[in-house]
Amino acid sequence: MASTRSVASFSPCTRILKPPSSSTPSFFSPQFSQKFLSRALSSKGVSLIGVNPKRFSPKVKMSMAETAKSVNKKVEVFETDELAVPLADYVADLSAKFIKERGNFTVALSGGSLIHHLRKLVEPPHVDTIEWSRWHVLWVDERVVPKTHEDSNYKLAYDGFLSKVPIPPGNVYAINDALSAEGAADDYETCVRHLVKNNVIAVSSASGFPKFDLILLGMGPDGHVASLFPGHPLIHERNKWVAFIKDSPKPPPERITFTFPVINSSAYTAIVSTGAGKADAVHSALIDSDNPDKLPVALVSPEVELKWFLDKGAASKM
Ligand SMILES: O=C(O)[C@H](O)[C@@H](O)[C@H](O)[C@H](O)COP(=O)(O)O
Repeated sequence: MASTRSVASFSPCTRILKPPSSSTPSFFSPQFSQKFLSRALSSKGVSLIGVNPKRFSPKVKMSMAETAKSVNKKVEVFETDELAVPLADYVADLSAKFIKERGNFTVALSGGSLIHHLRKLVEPPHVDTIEWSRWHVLWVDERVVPKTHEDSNYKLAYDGFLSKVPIPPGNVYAINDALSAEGAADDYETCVRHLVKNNVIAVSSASGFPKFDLILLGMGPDGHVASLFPGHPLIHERNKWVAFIKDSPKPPPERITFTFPVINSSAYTAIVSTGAGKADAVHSALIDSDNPDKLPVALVSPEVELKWFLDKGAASKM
């Protein structure tokens, strides 16, 4: 394994702390029908890959072209309990690819159930084979609470993932939880700018915004991603890299979030969503996304590939 790149000298981001342990989310797995998938696929000109429509496989793969931007969009549906394995494989493959190409791997995490779905990364074979020393971890969004608070996305990720893998503490960029929402957003943007300046995070030649190797998103039942909520003016932010919100409809109200220009400059993005409570938003995003203002997830458009990891419940209305 290669030596660790030290960023301690230039990163203004808060150093890693060890919060107490937290609990993990729970899940459910309602019924799913191949019929719905087929209907969705035909209505959007999407084709099933390697699947006999008469014999439904829980691991259905489909892909579709996006018109506005040539993003490779893929959707895979799994049994709820099985999704973590292909997700870990996906992350590990991208880690190897970017470490080979660029020497490091920049990942931005969301909160919520995503961290539970990443659980296979901390088990063999991935825990032993990934070059963790080359990882740089940031947050797509964070709640403005102390890092020891149960609502902290940092704490969630630390307890469930980061404390179990040998990523150098200096490569984990938490928000400064001593600041106000405004201050934390500015501080975090400064952190990202330093990482760009020092070639840790790449820059999109298309947009000029930071280009993460991989952004991992969850999605709310209302179609929000990061802390970008339906109908909120922050959806239209075009200049800031990191913004603050004080009226989040999902508690807690004060958060910071990457803006869409940053989210959409990512090379690869995975949206991980499970449960029937997400089915309407998934249907709208993939089948009927005429009003993306009301459905932020429909605006997600990375530069190389958008991959949806769904369970049968989340895919049940397609
Ligand atoms: O901090 C947050 O609240 C998250 O970043 C948020 O965007 C989350 O990813 C979605 O709400 C999905 O959460 P679930 O997967 O738990 O439904």
